[in-house]
Amino acid sequence: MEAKARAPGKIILSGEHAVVHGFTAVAASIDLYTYVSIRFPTPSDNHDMLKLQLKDMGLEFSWPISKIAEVLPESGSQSSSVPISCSVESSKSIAALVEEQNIPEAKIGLASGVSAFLWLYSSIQRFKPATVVVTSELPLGSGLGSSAAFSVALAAALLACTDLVSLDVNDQGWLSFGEKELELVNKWAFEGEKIIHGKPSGIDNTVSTYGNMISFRSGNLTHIRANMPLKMLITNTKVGRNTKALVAGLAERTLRHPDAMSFVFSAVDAISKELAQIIQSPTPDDLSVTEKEGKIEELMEMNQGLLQCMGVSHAAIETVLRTTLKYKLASKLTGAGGGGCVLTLLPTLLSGTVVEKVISELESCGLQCFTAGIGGKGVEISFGVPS
Ligand SMILES: Nc1ncnc2c1ncn2[C@@H]1O[C@H](COP(=O)(O)OP(=O)(O)O)[C@@H](O)[C@H]1O
Ligand SMILES: C[C@@](O)(CCOP(=O)(O)O)CC(=O)O
Ligand SMILES: [Mg+2]
Repeated sequence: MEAKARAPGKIILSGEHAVVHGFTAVAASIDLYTYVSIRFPTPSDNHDMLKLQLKDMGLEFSWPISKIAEVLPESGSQSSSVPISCSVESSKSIAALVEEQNIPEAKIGLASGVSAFLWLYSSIQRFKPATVVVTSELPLGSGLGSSAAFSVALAAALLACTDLVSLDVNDQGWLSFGEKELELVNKWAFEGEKIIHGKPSGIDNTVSTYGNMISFRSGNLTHIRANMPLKMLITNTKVGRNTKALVAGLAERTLRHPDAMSFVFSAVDAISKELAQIIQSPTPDDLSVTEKEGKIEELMEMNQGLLQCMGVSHAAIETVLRTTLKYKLASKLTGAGGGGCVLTLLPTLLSGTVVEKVISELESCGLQCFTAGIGGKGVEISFGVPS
């Protein structure tokens, strides 16, 4: 038997970074997924290892399970129904387990993902040999929440193999978790995000777990029911960056200028609340879709200006903003910034020819454009026979 989970990436429509400081943000899932499958060896497989295959990267890591039990004794003594944070002691042991795998220098960013894997695996499945395979449709480190999708899919697949989750293993296709189970997946995924992000707000793992569109503030989510179509062009600047470093840099800026930054964050909070209200308000009784789109564009531009104040924009992001503005289209960075992806609203009445022109101009600058379905389902699980 094999358990396979898939968890979606996300876009942040407004409020990234401010959400880390306790202000409102609005996010939606996208239909690009990270998949995690788990298979426990049969007696004939005859292995006592924990193996992690990162298929897209062509990397495989493995540890004797006895070694994990020896250096992470804490994991064996806790209950998988109560998510706990990785202690300083355990994070040192995990760092040593990761270091001995000699991750190639060019892919060293994966070390935090592998660390999150070791913590979640040993805490939930303890010291059982297994092979875990990961694949992803999301670009890593680009603002589309690959770290959260990884943590959510991992937590879901691991929990699906415990008696804490009661799904019918004979059911075919993708299955949804119950409310209590989703809550547990989300809490464990948050522990994974903490290892990758340092100080996450929790918005990314929450939207990846629950899907759809949410407004999020101080750990609390409110579901948003969109009353209008929303189409975004996503442009990947392909400039690499790391969320943990960007969040830490902004925390320092906030310490240097607490009063100024609190106004910036409050302004973002107001933008997110207005955005949520526009998206949910009835159409056409209230405003026409075109009027709503005009307001959303203005809010996106304002949010982008405030992200510039936070110091998380980048020359490549500015190139996208300038290019799309030539076609009277509004854009903002999404996720941590510093490179990564930019969102451009594609209004419903925009002609296909203009979309083609803007994409071709962006791509001629070496950027990569795509669209994705917004607001689909959150994490799901399937059971099957391994191929
Ligand atoms: N499929 C994956 N396999 C292993 N690690 C992953 C995977 N997806 C994400 N990660 C981890 O998350 C990191 C990227 O997270 P982050 O900097 O938050 O960017 P984002 O979440 O926007 O993609 C990667 O460097 C890696 O450590
Ligand atoms: C910057 C932040 O608001 C979003 C980060 O998203 P991503 O990792 O860049 O996909 C951080 C967070 O909310 O934890
Ligand atoms: Mg992330």
